[in-house]
Amino acid sequence: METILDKILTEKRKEIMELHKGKEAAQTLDKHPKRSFISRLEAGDELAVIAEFKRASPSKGDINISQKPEDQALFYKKFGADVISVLTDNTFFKGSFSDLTSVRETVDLPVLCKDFIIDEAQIIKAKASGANLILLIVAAMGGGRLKELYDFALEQELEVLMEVHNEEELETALETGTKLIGVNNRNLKTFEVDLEVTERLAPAIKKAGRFLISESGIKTEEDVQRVIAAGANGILVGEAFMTSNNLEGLLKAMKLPLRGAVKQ
Ligand SMILES: O=C(O)c1ccccc1NCC(=O)[C@H](O)[C@H](O)COP(=O)(O)O
Repeated sequence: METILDKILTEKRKEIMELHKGKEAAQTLDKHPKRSFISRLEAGDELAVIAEFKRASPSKGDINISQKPEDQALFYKKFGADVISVLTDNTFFKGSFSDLTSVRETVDLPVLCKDFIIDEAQIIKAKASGANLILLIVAAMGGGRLKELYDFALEQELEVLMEVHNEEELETALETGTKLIGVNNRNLKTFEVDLEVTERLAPAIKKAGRFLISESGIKTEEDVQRVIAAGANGILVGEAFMTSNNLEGLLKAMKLPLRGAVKQ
């Protein structure tokens, strides 16, 4: 049966054909200076928070359709976020690359391009739009291609958050040498969310000396305590921040010290 990830990737292949026709992205490659998330993680004794601008999603439909990216970015910066993630996919998430550029031009935090990247042209587009980091999803491609795109991103001076959901994907991710592993608690095939995925994969990530970002389904301070106890260095939160009527209270409550947790 065709999964949502299959459907998204089919759409991405069409977008990539269009990107290959354009030249605009490549010309602006060097426009943006580097903002490093990895340096923040290396220095930090506090959990790093990646706050996501997420209008809609396949699992939830519309989440917060009226919010402007620049307003949300200012709130995220003011309330202590370390990175802002922007969903740039339009078909399934109602996002855009201009959302990413707006965020990049509004605040001085590193910006993550959250998309379904399977081609160099998308990486060039992300960089040209102002991204400092990109997401690479292991489930979206084979190991060889993943390594090619990882190396290409580093050549463009982009940092890479490599996303996994199970042990096999984690093994593939570790082989690329990536410093940042995102454990997605959401199964992209069934939409089931379970923080136990972070707990299960954390020991191997810590043993390999990589930074662990727990992604998806994190809504409360208790959820954050749970992933810190597992060894997370950071969290990625979308829906809970986009729908909160007390964003300041929620984000600040999630900025917990790493305490006894092993940092790396
Ligand atoms: O969110 C979805 O429904 C989704 C479906 C299919 C592929 C990816 C999807 N989400 C992307 C993400 O990884 C999340 O936006 C991100 O981790 C934040 O999750 P949450 O805090 O649960 O909004």
